[in-house]
Amino acid sequence: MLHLIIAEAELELVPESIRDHPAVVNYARRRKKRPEEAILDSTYHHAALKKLPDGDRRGRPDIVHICLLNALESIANKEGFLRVYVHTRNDEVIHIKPETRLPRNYNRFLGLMESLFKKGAVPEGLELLRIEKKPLESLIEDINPDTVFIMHEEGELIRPRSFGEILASHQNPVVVVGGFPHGDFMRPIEGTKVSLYREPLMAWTVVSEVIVNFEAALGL
Ligand SMILES: C[S@@+](CC[C@H](N)C(=O)[O-])C[C@H]1O[C@@H](n2cnc3c(N)ncnc32)[C@H](O)[C@@H]1O
Repeated sequence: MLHLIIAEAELELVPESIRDHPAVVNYARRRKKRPEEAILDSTYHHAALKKLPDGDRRGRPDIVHICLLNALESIANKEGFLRVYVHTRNDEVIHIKPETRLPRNYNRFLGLMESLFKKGAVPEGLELLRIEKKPLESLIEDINPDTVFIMHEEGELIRPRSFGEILASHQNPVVVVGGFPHGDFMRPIEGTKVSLYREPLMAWTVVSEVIVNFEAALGL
């Protein structure tokens, strides 16, 4: 089983310090939400983000959306060889049941995330998605993997096909992919750093490369 963690993902509710910013207030009104119930999104909150520390990388739920669509619709997931988790910059972990079918539409995805942050688990009864306060180290400890790979542009260069074989040779590997648009992980993570290409890639490209090459090595 491959455990894929989208880590330090830029997914959060609008932080308190910018809740009265006009960009946030107008956006919340349009979406019929209170500002504190809305997911921060750099497309709409650009002006307000300038006032936040790390404002140039925050508010990117779109990265999580595309990564999750790629992972959950993959053959590896359909065949039961994949578990996907989202860890956020505020040390929350979202557990996602493999049978989850996420909304393709981005605005609907935002609505789902907003109700997840509000209720803790959605949809009621099925609880396909569940969020809890948990640092990345504790999530990895819970998974109890036989190895941890951190996808990193400065890691050891391994071709995607060979990396798929390495993953398939383990029982319970964890692969960590950064769910942010720029820069590096903010906190150290224990594991082997692996680069799949000599240049930076987008998180969703890394997710696809990892999964497809893992599938190939499994003979799926
Ligand atoms: C968009 S990148 C992060 C930003 C990147 N450091 C930059 O400044 O462009 C998102 C994540 O994709 C993964 N990633 C990016 N380039 C990679 C590469 N060449 N090989 C393996 N993983 C990579 C890393 O996990 C990274 O945290």
